[in-house]
Amino acid sequence: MNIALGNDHAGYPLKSHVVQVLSSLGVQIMDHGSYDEHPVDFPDITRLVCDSVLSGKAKRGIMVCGTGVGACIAANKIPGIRAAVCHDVYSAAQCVEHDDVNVMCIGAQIIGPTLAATYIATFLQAEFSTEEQFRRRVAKLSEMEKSFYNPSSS
Ligand SMILES: O=C(CO)[C@H](O)[C@H](O)[C@H](O)COP(=O)(O)O
Repeated sequence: MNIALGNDHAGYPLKSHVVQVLSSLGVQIMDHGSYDEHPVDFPDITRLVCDSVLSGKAKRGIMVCGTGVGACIAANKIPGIRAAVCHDVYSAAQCVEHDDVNVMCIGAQIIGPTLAATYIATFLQAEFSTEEQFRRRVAKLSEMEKSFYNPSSS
C-alpha cells in the first residue's frame, strides 16, 4: 500500500515516529515534506498529499500539523478529498467505514507517538462499508462538491 505523508514545521517533531509506524506496517511512503522545523504553510503540503491521493499514486494520505485542524480544513477544500482529524481510535476507524475518509490529519501538539501509532494503524486497516446508507451519504457529499452550495430555503 502507498501512503502519501506530509507535515508542516509544527508536525515535524512527530514525523520520524509516523515514518517508523508506516514502515513497520509495510507501507510505501510518499513523503511530501517538510523535512525540518523551518516554518512552512500547511496548505502547500496538504495539496501535495491530496494530489497523490487523487491521482491514485497513494491509497490514502496522512497529514501532521500542530493540531491537525488546519490541514483538515485545507484538505476538505479539495474535491474528492474527505479528511478528518483523528485523535481517538473510534473516529480513526469509523471515519473510513462510514465516511470513506481518505486523508487522516493528526496534531503533533495534541497526541504523542504511541497514540499516533494506534490511530494510524486503525485508519489504514479500516475499509469503507458496503452498506447502502453509507454509500448514499458519501454520494451526497460528492454531489455537494459539484456546484456552489446553496443553503436550503426551508
Ligand atoms: O496546527 C496548525 C494549523 O491548524 C499549524 O500546524 C500550526 O501549528 C499553527 O498554525 C501555528 O503556527 P506557527 O506558525 O507555528 O505559529
